[in-house]
Amino acid sequence: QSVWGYDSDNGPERWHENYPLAKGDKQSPIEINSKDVQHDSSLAPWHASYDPGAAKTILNNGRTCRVVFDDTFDRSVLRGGPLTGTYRLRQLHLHWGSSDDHGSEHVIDGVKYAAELHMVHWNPKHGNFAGALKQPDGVAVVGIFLKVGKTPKPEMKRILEEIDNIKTKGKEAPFQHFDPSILFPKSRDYWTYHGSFTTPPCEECITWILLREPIEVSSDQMAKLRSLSKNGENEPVNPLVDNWRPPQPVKGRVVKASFK
Ligand SMILES: CCN[C@H]1CN(CCOCC)S(=O)(=O)c2sc(S(N)(=O)=O)cc21
Ligand SMILES: [Zn+2]
Repeated sequence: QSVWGYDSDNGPERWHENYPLAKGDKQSPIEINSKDVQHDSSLAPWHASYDPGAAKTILNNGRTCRVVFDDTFDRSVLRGGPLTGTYRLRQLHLHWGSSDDHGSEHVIDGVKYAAELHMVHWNPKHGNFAGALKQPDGVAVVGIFLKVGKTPKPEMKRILEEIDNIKTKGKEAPFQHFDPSILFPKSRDYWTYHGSFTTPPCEECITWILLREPIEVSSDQMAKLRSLSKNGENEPVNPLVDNWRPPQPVKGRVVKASFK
């Protein structure tokens, strides 16, 4: 049993016992209510320029399915939007539910999506990733909502095809020649606010950029994601589902929108 997780004995309500930052004033995720959002006409568009050759491996770490990228130089970068400078893509991963009616971490006007995909970037002006975690402008995460629908996005197939090779915790497989920007929806509209990792250690170092337009996946694709296991090989099967943290107190923070 790992120190923290999503079960009753090690889940989000108890993370603060080992990770005090979990009770901070700028925690993520949050519930976004359109009536409280402030349109900010000064917000610039964001730009991702990713090198497909930077993709390295896909792994099951018992908590999520993660694709890791080469971030040893400015190879795959995010800039613009609310960001100052260039942020390097380090990894992407997902959070999902045990059924299609929930699973996302951020909740939009009461709507929970089936899953939420996070693309994690860090600011190299802070030397290395560990240094960036300690800075309020150290990390930028682009969040994309996954909605179950009739016209699933074919680009998700590449990730889901690999699931069979990483069924259990600790399994890793090569994952190359992949440009994650194919996952972006058509619209570039986004919300942005300052928050934290949605898992321990819960550092408050993240500029969140949440895309308004969800991408569609099929119910079968969601079932594929839910076929991942938390357990290692030859251990009792423990399905990897409901790896999401519930919304945290907004505590006076203002969510800005790039759109009206
Ligand atoms: C399971 C641990 N998840 C963490 C691990 N990392 C952070 C710190 O690591 C220190 C060794 S991370 O940058 O990979 C990252 S991003 C997110 S999220 N859901 O907020 O996008 C959580 C996490
Ligand atoms: Zn995440």
